[in-house]
Amino acid sequence: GHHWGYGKEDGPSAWHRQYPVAKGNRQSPIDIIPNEARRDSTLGPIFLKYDQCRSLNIANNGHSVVVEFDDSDDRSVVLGGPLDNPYRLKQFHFHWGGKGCEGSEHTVAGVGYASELHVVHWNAVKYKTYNDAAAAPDGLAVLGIFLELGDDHRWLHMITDALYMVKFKGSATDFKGFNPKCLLPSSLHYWTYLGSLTTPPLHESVTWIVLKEPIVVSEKQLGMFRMLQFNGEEEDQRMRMENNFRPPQNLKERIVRSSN
Ligand SMILES: C[C@@H](CNC(=O)c1ccc(S(N)(=O)=O)cc1)Cn1ccc2ccccc21
Ligand SMILES: [Zn+2]
Repeated sequence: GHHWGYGKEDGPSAWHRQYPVAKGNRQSPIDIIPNEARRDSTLGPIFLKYDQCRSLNIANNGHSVVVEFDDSDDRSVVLGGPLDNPYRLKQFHFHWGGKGCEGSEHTVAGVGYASELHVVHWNAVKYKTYNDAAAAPDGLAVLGIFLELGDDHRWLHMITDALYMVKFKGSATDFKGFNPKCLLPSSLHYWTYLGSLTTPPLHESVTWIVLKEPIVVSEKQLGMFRMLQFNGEEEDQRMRMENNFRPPQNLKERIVRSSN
């Protein structure tokens, strides 16, 4: 059917027609205002157990570039912080802007970053499948990591070198041996709040854990993401994949908590 996108006609302002939860009470992303976040001493550190992770493939799903992991057991999980149990690593993907424009989804005191990495985990303790978890209020835990422009990131080339293989929507290629630990900043201090998927179906199923410290990537590296296309190879309309971010949504009755 008529699919959602990031254009004028099918973009974030139109999603509510097919996905009415777009106007719900716990939508993401949001603008995080550090001075209004509640410092919560009961919030412990998060732990990322990724040493046994097994990346499988890298793919262009027509909205972003996604690296998927083997989630058939609890080999790689996020735990601690606001989470009641371990959440299993499923995939990570990015959101970015156009040349020189902002591209992150969350903003901090009204300021956006060039890009944002989302590391998606699901509650396999309570739910049988990822899709069940993705529709449940405590089903997903997504780690958000800001990317700011500066020097080359020493490991991001492992991803940008593979992008030419997944230029078009629907393309995928093997991508083994990649550990997302190499994309983390030095500090795991975070803000956390209850929110949603930032793309349709916009399920209100995400415990967001947004790291305060960005990682640094170069404009050249980020520019490589813009070689990707929203369209499939056979489609005659070529659309550069960029500005694939949803703007901040209403906080409604939520508070954002801050780790120490
Ligand atoms: C959960 C969707 C697939 N989407 C996601 O898994 C997902 C994960 C993370 C984010 S983000 N950007 O917030 O980190 C966004 C989407 C499948 N699916 C299941 C039912 C369904 C109905 C319509 C369309 C897709 C559907
Ligand atoms: Zn995302």
